[in-house]
Amino acid sequence: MLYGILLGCVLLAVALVFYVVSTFLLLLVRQALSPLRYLRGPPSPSFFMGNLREMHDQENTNLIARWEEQFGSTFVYRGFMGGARLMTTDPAAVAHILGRGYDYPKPEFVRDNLSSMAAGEHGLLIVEGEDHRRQRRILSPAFTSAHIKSLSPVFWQKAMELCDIWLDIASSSRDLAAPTDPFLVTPSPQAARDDLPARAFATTTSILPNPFSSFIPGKATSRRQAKGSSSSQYEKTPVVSPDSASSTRVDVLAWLARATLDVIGEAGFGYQFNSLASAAKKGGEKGNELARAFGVIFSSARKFRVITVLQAWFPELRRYGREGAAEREARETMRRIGLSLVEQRHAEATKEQAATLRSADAQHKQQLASTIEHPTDGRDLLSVLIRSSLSSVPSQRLSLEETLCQISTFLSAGHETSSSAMTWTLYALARAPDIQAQLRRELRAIPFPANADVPPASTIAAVLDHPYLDAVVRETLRLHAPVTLTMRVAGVDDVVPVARPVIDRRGRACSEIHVRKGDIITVPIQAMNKSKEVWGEDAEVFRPERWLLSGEEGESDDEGEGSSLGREGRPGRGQKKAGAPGLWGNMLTFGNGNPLNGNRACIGFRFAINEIKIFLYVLLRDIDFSIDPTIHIEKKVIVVTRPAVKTEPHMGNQMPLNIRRVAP
Ligand code: HEM
Repeated sequence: MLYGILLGCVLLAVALVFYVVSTFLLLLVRQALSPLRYLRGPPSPSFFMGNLREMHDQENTNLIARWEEQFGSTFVYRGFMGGARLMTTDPAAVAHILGRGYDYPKPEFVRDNLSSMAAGEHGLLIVEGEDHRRQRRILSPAFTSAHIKSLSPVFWQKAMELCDIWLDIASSSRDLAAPTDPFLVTPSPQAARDDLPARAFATTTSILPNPFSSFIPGKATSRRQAKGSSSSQYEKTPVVSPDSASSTRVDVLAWLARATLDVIGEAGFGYQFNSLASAAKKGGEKGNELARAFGVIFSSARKFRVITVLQAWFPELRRYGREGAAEREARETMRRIGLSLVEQRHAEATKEQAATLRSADAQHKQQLASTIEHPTDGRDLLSVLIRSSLSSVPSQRLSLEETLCQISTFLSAGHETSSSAMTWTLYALARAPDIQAQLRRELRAIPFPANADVPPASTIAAVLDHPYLDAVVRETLRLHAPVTLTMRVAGVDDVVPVARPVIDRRGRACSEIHVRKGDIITVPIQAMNKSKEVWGEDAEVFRPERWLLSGEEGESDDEGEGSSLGREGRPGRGQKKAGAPGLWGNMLTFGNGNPLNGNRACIGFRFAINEIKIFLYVLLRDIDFSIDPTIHIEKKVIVVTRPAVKTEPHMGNQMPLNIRRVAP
């Protein structure tokens, strides 16, 4: 009997060792046979982590540009356990890869991490192939230009709320310069310091983002000008605001994270997080149940675990749970609230559909609309996509699981990207007071509505179409792309065209590169946005005027669903030379795609742009932003690029700016 058990254990151990060794060997063999082996690239400083630690700091060290200088536009770097990854900034190669989204899906380990981070495995961000095509078609009506414009009142009201809070802080120096954590899952300042090595390590993985990390406290103290270190390297000449002595320091990242959470909750699925309001109350509140649940999931996804690295190589390990009781409870909460939101919206949509079938009478429809009780009156993204799904043929509709996953998808894809974008915009303006003053002058020329709660359509139109505001937003999103890079895996053996010849290890110049099914590819969005070949010698300089050029150089580019593809070779506004294949403004900030073969470009780009513009209009009218020139802001890349103060790593992500009320 004992002998039998022992023999069983031994056999099991042997089988396990055999599985691990053979999987690993197969992967090594696959890699050794991949055509990528002919490409040049940087040496790998670590077998386990490859070049990933350097990648984490890429924005502070100009890493990709330095690699490009050494190895050209297309080269190979190393991921976990020496895995070769293709990196290319070649415009033809990038257009080819992103334009064939279904032949080049997201790698499984990326999808797995995004999905464990609360995006949900059946959401638009994660699904591939026909499921993706079907979901994208159903979700599209929620993201049209007209529909997103109809959500402007939500952006407006949240911008006004934040503006009032900041003005209050500026005038009274209330102890709210950085809000406390609404999720109750974050460490105390001391714990944050103790946890430093683990957190620093976690951030090196580049696949474990925590979109809620900007809520990490330890910065919840009101601070007058604190002295930091040397100037940031993004703009070479630091600028002192003449009145900075009379201003109050706030962590704009933490506040904007709350504002964008409130926005996506309300505009995305008619849910009120009220996270701005709860933070503005002195002493704060416990925070909202759903926000806390998301906080738990994001925090746990962000923790570094050896198993996460192993899962990249051994997919079978992904089956094994890594959830504790807190995570399980959080998922149950998310599901319970999500189900109730979906059921409510579904019931409203069904009622509406039945009534429309009974009578096309406009008055009747109007009566119905007035019975809808949630804040966006049925205009939130979830309501629209449920209606769109119901009007599709049954086989094409979204399942309940798919619908539920869109809620967490909106949260994970649309919350921190927007707050990061707005944070970097305020940072860029704080460092360029002349540009900030000009923008304020121009925005103040747009009449401010007497009833500030309800913006008239004319004000919204004037803000959204304002040329200088548009130029500032484009220029910030070019220089500070919230998503630094994206990854794909070759789903087929393929030949990728390149615009710039690649010199391989054998010294041969190649006009195309071969990839083998399974090869991992990285597209460095931010590096392409700053390419000197495309944007000229001043590519690194914040110069909104480049978007206002007239004549051929300033030819306008029209953006829209997949319209970007095929625009290669055509100069867009602000672009010196052709070559950056992107959805918006010929830059890659919102990715790129092709409706025919996989449009994985950002479906929420209009949402984000309108939100940013309306917030800037409201905030800049009354508030001046400046930054202590001795503070050195660094960029930390974990999918979304977040700011941190170099001398205050224990404080996590933050963006300390000085705010001051400007005279009317
Ligand atoms: C400044 C803000 C934003 C930036 C920079 C941004 C950037 C991106 C990028 C680069 C992608 C493509 C990722 C890839 O190809 O791997 C993407 C996809 C996506 N984004 Fe955004 N995004 C922003 C805001 C939003 C918002 C507000 C929403 C929703 C309300 C949203 C929803 C999505 C979704 C659902 C996808 C997946 C699309 C698909 O695969 O078909 N994003 N975003």
